[in-house]
Amino acid sequence: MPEKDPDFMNVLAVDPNIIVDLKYATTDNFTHQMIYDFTTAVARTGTVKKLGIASRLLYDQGYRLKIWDAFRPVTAQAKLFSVVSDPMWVAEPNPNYSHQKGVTFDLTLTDLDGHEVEMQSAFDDFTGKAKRSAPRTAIQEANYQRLDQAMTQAGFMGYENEWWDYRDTDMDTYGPKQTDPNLYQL
Ligand SMILES: C[C@@H](N)C(=O)N[C@H](C)C(=O)O
Repeated sequence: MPEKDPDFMNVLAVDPNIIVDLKYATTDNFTHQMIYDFTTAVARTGTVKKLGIASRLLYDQGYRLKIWDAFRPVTAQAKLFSVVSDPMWVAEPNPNYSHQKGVTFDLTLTDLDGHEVEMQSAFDDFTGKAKRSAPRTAIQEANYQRLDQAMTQAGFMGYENEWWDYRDTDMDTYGPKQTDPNLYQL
């Protein structure tokens, strides 16, 4: 049995109010294939601690975070990239980048009952509607700003082309590392 690497952590260990719904563990994603064999969301330990800060900020305002993707093995990235080979929407396989080293989350906001709030587009809508510069209705704008402010305050930066993609501002201090998220089940 391989050992758990303490450089990674389950997001539910910092805050059980976080909702985990990993889309690439299901066929409900843009590839219509199951991309990986785990349902546990893990990331680098420092990145998970930052997520906990954002989660608590949002919970105090009556909202929860829902995680659609966290650490994503390079093998999974290669599967995604083989379906959409455009680095604007899907990064090239690279163990030193973003999800693939565990410093990025794809996420959205829900109310306290777990119902998703309205955002400007669906997850992985690879059109201009996904961009942070896209027009938003007043409700979408309020939801976007609430999420963005909490994530920024906690130490993340949003990827300009995908409103759901938040990266640890310390991401460049992390080197490449892979793990098996199944080891981190609570
Ligand atoms: C595939 C999409 N959810 C995503 O994560 N895109 C960024 C660019 C990535 O692949 O890192």
